[in-house]
Amino acid sequence: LWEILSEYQPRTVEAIQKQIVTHIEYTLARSRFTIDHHSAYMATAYSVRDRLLEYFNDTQQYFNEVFPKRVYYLSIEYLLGRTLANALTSLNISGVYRESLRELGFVLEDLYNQEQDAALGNGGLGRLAACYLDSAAALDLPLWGYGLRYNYGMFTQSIIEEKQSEFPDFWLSRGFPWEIERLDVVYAVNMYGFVRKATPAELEDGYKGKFVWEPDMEVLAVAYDLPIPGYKTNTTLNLRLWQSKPSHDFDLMSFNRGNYTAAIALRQECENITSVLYPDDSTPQGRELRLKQQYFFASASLQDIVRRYRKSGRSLLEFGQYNAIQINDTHPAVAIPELMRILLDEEGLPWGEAWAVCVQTFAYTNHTVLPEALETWPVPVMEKLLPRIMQIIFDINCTFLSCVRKRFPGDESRVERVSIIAEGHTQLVRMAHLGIVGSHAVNAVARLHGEIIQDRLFRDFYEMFPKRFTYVTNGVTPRRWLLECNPYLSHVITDTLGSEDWTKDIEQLCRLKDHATSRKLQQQWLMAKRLAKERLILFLKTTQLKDDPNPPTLDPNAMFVVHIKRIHEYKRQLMNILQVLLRYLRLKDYAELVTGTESIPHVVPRVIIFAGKAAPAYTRAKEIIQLIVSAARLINNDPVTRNSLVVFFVADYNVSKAEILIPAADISEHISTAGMEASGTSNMKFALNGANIIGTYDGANIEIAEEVGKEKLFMFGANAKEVEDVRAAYARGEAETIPTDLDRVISFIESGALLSKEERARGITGAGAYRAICDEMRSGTDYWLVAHDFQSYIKAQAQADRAFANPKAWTENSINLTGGMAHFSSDRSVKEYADRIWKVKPCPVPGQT
Ligand SMILES: CCc1ccc([C@H](C)CC(=O)N[C@@H]2O[C@H](CO)[C@@H](O)[C@H](O)[C@H]2O)cc1
Repeated sequence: LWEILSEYQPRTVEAIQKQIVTHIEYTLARSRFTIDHHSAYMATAYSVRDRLLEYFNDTQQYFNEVFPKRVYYLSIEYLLGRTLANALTSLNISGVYRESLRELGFVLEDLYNQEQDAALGNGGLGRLAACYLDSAAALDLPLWGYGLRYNYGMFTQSIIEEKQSEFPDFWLSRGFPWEIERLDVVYAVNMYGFVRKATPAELEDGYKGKFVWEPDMEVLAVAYDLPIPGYKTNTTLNLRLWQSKPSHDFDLMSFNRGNYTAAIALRQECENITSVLYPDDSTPQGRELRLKQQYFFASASLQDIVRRYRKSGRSLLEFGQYNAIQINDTHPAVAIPELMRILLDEEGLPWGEAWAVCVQTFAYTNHTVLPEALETWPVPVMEKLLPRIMQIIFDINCTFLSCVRKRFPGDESRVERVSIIAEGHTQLVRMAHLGIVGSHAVNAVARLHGEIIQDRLFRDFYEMFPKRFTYVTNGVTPRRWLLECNPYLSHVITDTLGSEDWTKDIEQLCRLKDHATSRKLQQQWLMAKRLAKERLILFLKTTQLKDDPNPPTLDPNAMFVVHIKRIHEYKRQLMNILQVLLRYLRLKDYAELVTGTESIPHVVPRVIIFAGKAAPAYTRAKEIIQLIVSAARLINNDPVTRNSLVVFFVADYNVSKAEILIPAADISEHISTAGMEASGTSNMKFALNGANIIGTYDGANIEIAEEVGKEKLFMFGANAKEVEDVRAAYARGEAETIPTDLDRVISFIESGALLSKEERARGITGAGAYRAICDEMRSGTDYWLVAHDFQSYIKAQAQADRAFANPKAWTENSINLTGGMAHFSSDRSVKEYADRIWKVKPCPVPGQT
């Protein structure tokens, strides 16, 4: 078998050029003489895909032969970004492709920019899933991802009249060359209808279950496969995304009944299921379509997994020994009753055995402690859409509660607290409780998060199943988030460490610390940071500033301070922009003292960059964006301060923009109210690129501080325990007087200083759109503790200023930061999942690399 491997495509310039031109002519059907950048990108992508497919087919072939225990990662989001650069790096053929294209008259980097981001996710959760696929492949783990092929990904954000506007993300409009449409991999998914007992006749002719679900609607799930290349290994894994299609025979019937509109409507309803990604990353909209999406991909994925397993001829009672299924937050939790349905109704397993298989198979990761983000579904909604599933959930809950009552006799309030069904006017299904009860492992994504889950959020469950609870601290892939996005720094690291081994064995990075005081390395390091800053400046000039008649000066010597993540009150972008306004007011004060000077002496010039999307229905988050944009407009146009302070809100933040912003940062902001950010992952990406952190004792910031030494970072603010105490005091009505600095800034906003010409023309005065924000700040009991942490935050910012004024010490610190980040590689995280939760071993595919 392996002999055939030899016919892998040669990696020569000629072979590659031939391939590209072949795809131009035969795949894109364009003449080789009119190649524009986009078709050059498409042809190059197809030629790279061909090479991925060689490894892809051999990997799947090998897994079928060896039949190792497999892992299936179920996530409703994958924030993949662009693929070309990553694929070339993983196959280790960027160089020969760059050469091949140069001779054809193209610059590889220009083709990178032709690719649309695959933005099939909102933020942290979706990007983590993408990093974990990359690491699983690099570690040769037999893992597949399952998700949804949305027609429209994360909305495109534009700032119009200083406000966020959302536009559909037509990411497939110019084709997506990386996917393989699998018209031969199709499953029917039931919806609506009713459940009845199986008739003796049905049992006669072999129906195995007691119950039969008569659905009203049958949706087809069609598979689209995305090869996931492993870095410098033969393993190429698969991300299988499902697209919904109407099933033909259904329409025919209603067509034949002459009820065309109904038939069309039904078709539409089917296609709609995978049309768009829900853009919320905290508050679920509770839409039925969202539940349809969750059940649709859970059912298609489980049918596919069970079919593959059954082909091995092994007993279903051993299913959990050969399959580990990770549920990425509660969104795929309906997979638990769905596997029960398949095992009970289609395979005829007794309840007890079926349930044992489920618990052995499933593991659930929680990503947030925000109460509003914990999904619940009204029982009537679940009952109408998924009658058989709702039945099974009731049965699961019944069995579970009888265990609870046995264990804690008479403790009915505990029973009420842990029940999967929340009683009340409308009964609700608590998806997190279902996830915990149906899994053998429940993990948090950072240590503090783990403590909060055990002590507070799921305390009752922890007392029942202590062994199930654990944490696996998040990680990020060093391929995309250092090697690919920061070639400048990567060269310096490789040069200093003497080889590229660090890209595969990240522990090597810590050897950088031995060189942190070397002048040579410090100069190279500074130069690399400068190149990344100039790349960002060029990007801003050619996008954000291109039509600005009088753009602010972007000085690469300034401190680049970056705050990029979803806009949310707990992430406290508000506290940052209020601090920026204070900095502005102080600069104005100072300027008055030293009039007549070009730039204000002894002030560390800052370029402050914000970016992030707000969920469309999240009004306060949108107000915060408007506040940032209006403050930037005022500050950037003030001749007195514009050389010392420049503020940007970079629109339409996504993975590709992060790849430009992160390498250019000198310092990054991770200032969430302690106890609110489960982990954070951009904090890891910044520190990996030598950017410092101003942060609170929250999420993974705490573990980063332990790894690199907290004195190297700028930590401030109340810790999680103190936050609880302060909130308790607020609840007792003990408001605090807000710091004078904050009062000054709020007064400044209330003076109408930020109002735009248009707002003034519309007769808006005073705080205008920021009235509510100002009132909340003045309350002295703001829930996110902006007023409480403001002083220590300002102090930390001042410390950063002082530190930055000493480039030698700052650069040494930066080198030690990168050198201390090995632990936060997603390779380490995924290895922990494999060893402690999935219990799977690497299954490297033999043959040539
Ligand atoms: C139902 C609406 C919804 C959608 C997404 C989510 C996600 C869980 C939100 C999310 O992305 N959480 C982030 O997950 C990251 C990866 O673990 C963490 O690093 C972040 O701290 C966490 O906010 C919650 C609720």
